[in-house]
Amino acid sequence: MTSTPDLQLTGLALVGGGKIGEALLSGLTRRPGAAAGIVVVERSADRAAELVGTYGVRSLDLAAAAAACRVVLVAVKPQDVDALLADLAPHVGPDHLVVSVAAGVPTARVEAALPAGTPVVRVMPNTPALVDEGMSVLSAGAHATPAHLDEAEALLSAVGQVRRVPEKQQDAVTALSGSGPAYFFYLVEAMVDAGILLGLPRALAADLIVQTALGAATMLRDSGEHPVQLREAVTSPGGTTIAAIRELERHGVRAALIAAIEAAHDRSVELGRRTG
Ligand SMILES: NC(=O)C1=CN([C@@H]2O[C@H](COP(=O)(O)OP(=O)(O)OC[C@H]3O[C@@H](n4cnc5c(N)ncnc54)[C@H](OP(=O)(O)O)[C@@H]3O)[C@@H](O)[C@H]2O)C=CC1
Ligand SMILES: O=C(O)[C@@H]1CCC=N1
Repeated sequence: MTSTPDLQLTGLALVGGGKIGEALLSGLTRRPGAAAGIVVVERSADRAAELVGTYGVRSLDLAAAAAACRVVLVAVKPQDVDALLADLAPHVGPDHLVVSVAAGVPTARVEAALPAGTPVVRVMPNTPALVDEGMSVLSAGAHATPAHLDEAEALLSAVGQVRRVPEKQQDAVTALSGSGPAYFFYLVEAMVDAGILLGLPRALAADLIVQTALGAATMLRDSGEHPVQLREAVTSPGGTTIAAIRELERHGVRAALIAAIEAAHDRSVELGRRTG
């Protein structure tokens, strides 16, 4: 029987310490002793200093980080990926593992920019990694073995749930769980606004909606019931909820959500095309 290898804590280079980079860093450094094995590479010296100060990691330049670390996690914007890979290529090879979280960017594009045989794993994480409730979805590139996938899974499972999919599903995954937290935050904003319209203090409206979101998410996860059953249990005959549902249907909210997620998918595909 094979066991999932634990992350080699002496060797993770995070390239790009922005929003998702920090979410991952924050989760990973909660493991006792982990920070000592993590290096950040950031374009901005001020940002690097901030991450070093907050998380106790080290900051190095790209060449030194790739020399010190076997796993290189690329977390720069898709528009910056080609330039970054060109800089990274002289410093990595088949003994490294390159993990890319860049939306839309296929593993084939990453592999083509790196020395032949360099293992690449594509990952779509999300920002709830900040609170260890992330959803990360992995796909192997052409040179990534099951052991490389296990290694990437061990890394990401420190910050939440992990699933594996064929790479052709990654643009849809990006539209659902990668961008997904933003849709929920947007709904919460709108629902709090409704509370304000109805005369509630903002802080009270926010408390009511956040707890309601948490309760609903917990029921979705733990009850084993379909969302339709859960919604029907709230919808009393002749009551308040059905009055609201009728307005959601009248305004095409279901169709708007489907169209929004389809647009996110299409943008992921577009970002995946070579820009340079
Ligand atoms: N935000 C999210 O929820 C998620 C994002 N992603 C993916 O993660 C990647 C990063 O997204 P996000 O964190 O939102 O973006 P950010 O712009 O917040 O972070 C990217 C960081 O990388 C830095 N950077 C750019 N080029 C280099 C370089 N050559 N060397 C070192 N650092 C560099 C940027 O610096 P500067 O600011 O100077 O440009 C910035 O600090 C994207 O590819 C995105 O598709 C995936 C899942 C979820
Ligand atoms: O908005 C974006 O492009 C990134 C990818 C998924 C979430 N944020």
